[in-house]
This record gives sequence, C-alpha cells and structure tokens, in this order.
Amino acid sequence: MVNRQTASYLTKRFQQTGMRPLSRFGQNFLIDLNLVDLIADSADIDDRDLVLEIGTGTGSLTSRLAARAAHVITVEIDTNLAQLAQEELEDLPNVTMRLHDALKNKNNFDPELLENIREEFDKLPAKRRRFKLVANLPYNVATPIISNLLRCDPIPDVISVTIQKELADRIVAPPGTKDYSALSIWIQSVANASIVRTLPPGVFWPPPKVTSAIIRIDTDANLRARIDNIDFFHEKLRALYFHRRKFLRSVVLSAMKGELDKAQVDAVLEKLGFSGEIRAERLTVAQTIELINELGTASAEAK
Ligand SMILES: C[S@@+](CC[C@H](N)C(=O)[O-])C[C@H]1O[C@@H](n2cnc3c(N)ncnc32)[C@H](O)[C@@H]1O
Repeated sequence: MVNRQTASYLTKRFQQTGMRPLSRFGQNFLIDLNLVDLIADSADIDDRDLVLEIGTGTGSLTSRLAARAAHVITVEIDTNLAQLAQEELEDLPNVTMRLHDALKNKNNFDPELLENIREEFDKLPAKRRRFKLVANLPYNVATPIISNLLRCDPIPDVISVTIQKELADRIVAPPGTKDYSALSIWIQSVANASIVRTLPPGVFWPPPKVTSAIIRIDTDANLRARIDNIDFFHEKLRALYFHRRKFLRSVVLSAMKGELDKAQVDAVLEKLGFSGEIRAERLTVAQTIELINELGTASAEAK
C-alpha cells in the first residue's frame, strides 16, 4: 500500500495535480504515522463503535479507524482531497465517505450528516453500541464541531481529536485560571477531558504556526443529569460569559433580560448565597450549573 501521509508524497502529489494545501480548510496533514496510530489508539475503538471523522484528508487516519471500528463515517469538504482519499478507501466496506461541509453553520451540524450518523448508529446492537468522534480536526472549526456535537443525538461517548494546544488548554482549564471560559464549563459540565499528548508543528505537513494537542473527552451521563435543560444551559452559559469581566449580578441581568427583573435576579442570587459582586468566571462548574438551573426555574415561574 502507498503511504500517502509523508511530506514527500504529499508535496509531489499536490504539485502533480496543481493543488495547494488550503489554510482556510485547516489542511495540515499529520505525517508522523506513529501519531496517526496514537489518535486511533487513544479512542479505544472496537467493533461496537460507530466512528465519525471530520476531515478525511488523504484517508490515512480513516483506514486505521476502519480497521478497528464497526463503521466509519468520514467527511471531507475539499473535492481534490476526497478524490485522493477515495484511492485509499475504495476497498473498505465499512467506510461511508461524504463530500460535504460537516457544519451547516457555526451552531449546527449539516442535517444530512446527522441523519446519516443516526442511520448507521441504529444498525448497531443497541446494548453495546458507542459513538465516537476521532479526527485530526480542521483547526478553524474545531470549537463549533466539539461544542455542537455535545448537544446532538446521539451524544458521542468519546471525542478523541487533534486540536490547537491553546484550545485544548481552554477545554481542561480549572476555575480561576485565565483559560477558564464558557467552553471549559460547557465541556466539563457534561464530560471529563484530558490532554493525551502535545504535538510540535514539525509532525504536520505543512507545519502549522501553532503547537497542537491530542485531547480525549469522555462524556458522562451522571454529570449531564445535573443540568435541568441542556439547550437553556448552553444558551445562558454563553450569555453569562459574553462580558466575563463584569460583576455576576450585571451579567445575569443582561442574560435574563425580558425573562427576569432585577428583584427576581437578586432573589435567585440570594437563594444560592452568591454575591452579585463576584465575577461569573469565579464560579465553579457545579456552581454555574446550580445558578443556571435556578434561573430556569425562576423564569418558568415568572411566566
Ligand atoms: C487537519 S486536516 C486533517 C487531514 C487528515 N485526516 C490527517 O490526519 O492528516 C483537516 C481536514 O479537514 C478538511 N475540512 C476542513 N473544513 C472542513 C469542514 N467544514 N467539513 C469537512 N471537512 C473539512 C480539510 O480539507 C482537511 O482535509
């Protein structure tokens, strides 16, 4: 089998076809095959698993995923790359390749892709099936991909992906640190996340300007059960962090504008024993869940 994932093969192939790696699609290919194996291994894939890969590239990670999983759905936005990947993947019966943008927009996945995922997931034995996102993600859309997938049906059991190290640091950041943000809380409120390995630019072709990391995120139904309404939680979390430096009372007031008045907001803060003069970023994940749940209850009562 041709190794399509070396700098020399990629340079030659791109030159022959007049292609250039497109930075707007985050086209940095992982050329260290031990690391391609590590991404596949770090997701503990077996024949119970439906795996989603976003960014097929030349298909080298895809074929490794297919060797381990029940089925792989892989999505590529770039027609030229999809042709290249087709050569690698055409004999693999458990791979569905889609030539498409995985995202409909920043807040939503492509609905046909979601439909395709549900169809394939339904074919697996219900008691043991698992759904995983395993990919070397395009960095420009890594945040919406991870963030939106955690609100989809089916919810992934595991996300094991290569992303910018800076983003991985934000995902695992503890409260009170500069990286702690709405994204940290969102992911930590429904999952356990850890950085598996940091990757220097030189393991990619062409090398990106930033350091990368493989991150593993394991969703946890018990963590998720603490949240009364996932969509309300996601929406209000983003609103609370829109002005993260402002005092809690003021950000809660603007997040709940039209739903709760000042007295009702003060009553919620008082009930929870939160001073209105701390900043939202000082709240732990559990406190943030408690606050947004309580705001949801107060808002329903006020209607
Ligand atoms: C970082 S490369 C990874 C390629 C390959 N899997 C690898 O490991 O080397 C990201 C890939 O995602 C593709 N891509 C970028 N944006 C996309 C999108 N919105 N939907 C689907 N694929 C996308 C790019 O064309 C590129 O092939």
